Amino acid sequence: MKKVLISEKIDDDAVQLLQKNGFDVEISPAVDEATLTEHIKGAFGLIMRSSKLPEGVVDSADQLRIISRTGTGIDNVNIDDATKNHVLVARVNGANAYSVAEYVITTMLAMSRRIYKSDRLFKAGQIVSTHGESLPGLAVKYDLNGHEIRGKRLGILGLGRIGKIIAKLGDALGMDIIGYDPYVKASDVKLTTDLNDIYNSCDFISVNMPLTKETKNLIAAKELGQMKDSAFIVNAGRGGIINETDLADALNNGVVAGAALDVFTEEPPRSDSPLLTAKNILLTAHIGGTTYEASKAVAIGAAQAVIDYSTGKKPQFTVNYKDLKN
Ligand SMILES: NC(=O)C1=CN([C@@H]2O[C@H](COP(=O)(O)OP(=O)(O)OC[C@H]3O[C@@H](n4cnc5c(N)ncnc54)[C@H](O)[C@@H]3O)[C@@H](O)[C@H]2O)C=CC1
Ligand SMILES: O=C(O)C(=O)COP(=O)(O)O
Repeated sequence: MKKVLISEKIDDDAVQLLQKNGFDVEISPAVDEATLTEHIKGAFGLIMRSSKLPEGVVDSADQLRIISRTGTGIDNVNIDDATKNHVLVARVNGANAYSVAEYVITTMLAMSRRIYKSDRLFKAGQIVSTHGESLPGLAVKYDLNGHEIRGKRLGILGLGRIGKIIAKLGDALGMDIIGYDPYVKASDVKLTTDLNDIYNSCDFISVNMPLTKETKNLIAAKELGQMKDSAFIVNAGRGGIINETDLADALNNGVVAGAALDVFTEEPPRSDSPLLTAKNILLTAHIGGTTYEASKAVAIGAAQAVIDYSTGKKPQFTVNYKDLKN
């Protein structure tokens, strides 16, 4: 019986699918190196979410043939290391794209309408004055004035599966959409090849590209300084694309109006991260793709990749298939 190690909780239907196909499924009690190194022994497949795969786990695996990622981003896996060890890396593209796109639209609206500020004031007992007069201890409703997103310009960095859905939803809400993606040559979405166009002119900027050598630290103090002081940024792509210290400074100094972050260089961020205390910031715990619909679809996709590979079939979405020398 082939063993599959699952390193983080995934949908039960995927576990059952593996069992029905004759796999012995083991759930790792933790994702640290010592635990994974111990439990990876004898495993044909490793199914994982977005936690970083510690260096050394693949080297210590004795039977491993496939790492199957329940999602899109594979920056948490050392692909060269996997390839060197003849381990296929598979992923599941697109199955969580709608969920992430809905997340981006949700946070744009929440920031623009000051939903979180209103919520915090209410819960802090600073009930908003409805009459507009300044009363001690009370926030004035006028200060919670927001903006409609209709008619505003949305720049999407990365026009892949998620970016395209954001463009469609943004368009339906009456936004003016512009995309930047050097690897997309033609699109229904208006494209620019110059990032400055996005930084200088957009009211909302959504980061939806992968973390690569090219995108790491792409948005730092200089780029933030080019943006409108009324601009809102959403990063549901990957931590590290936006420089976190520079972003916190920009928010605290009113260089940009707000940011929503779902992803961080370190997850969860350390307790001394400047992001935790920055002004006008909305933080979520890498939940862009965490809906019941997407969680089930990505887990089943990842399980199916393991089943396919075990029967000699090429899984639907692979990363290093052609580089493997069997
Ligand atoms: N917050 C969350 O829970 C989730 C986050 N993600 C992140 O979103 C990213 C995108 O996901 P999908 O759209 O499904 O992937 P995708 O592979 O369909 O699209 C990625 C797009 O980024 C573009 N791209 C690559 N390098 C670029 C660059 N230097 N500048 C601009 N564009 C560039 C590619 O050409 C491609 O069109 C993933 O790589 C992952 O990091 C994905 C799913 C869930
Ligand atoms: O699909 C992706 O790239 C994601 O970021 C989803 O991450 P998760 O598997 O939900 O931890």
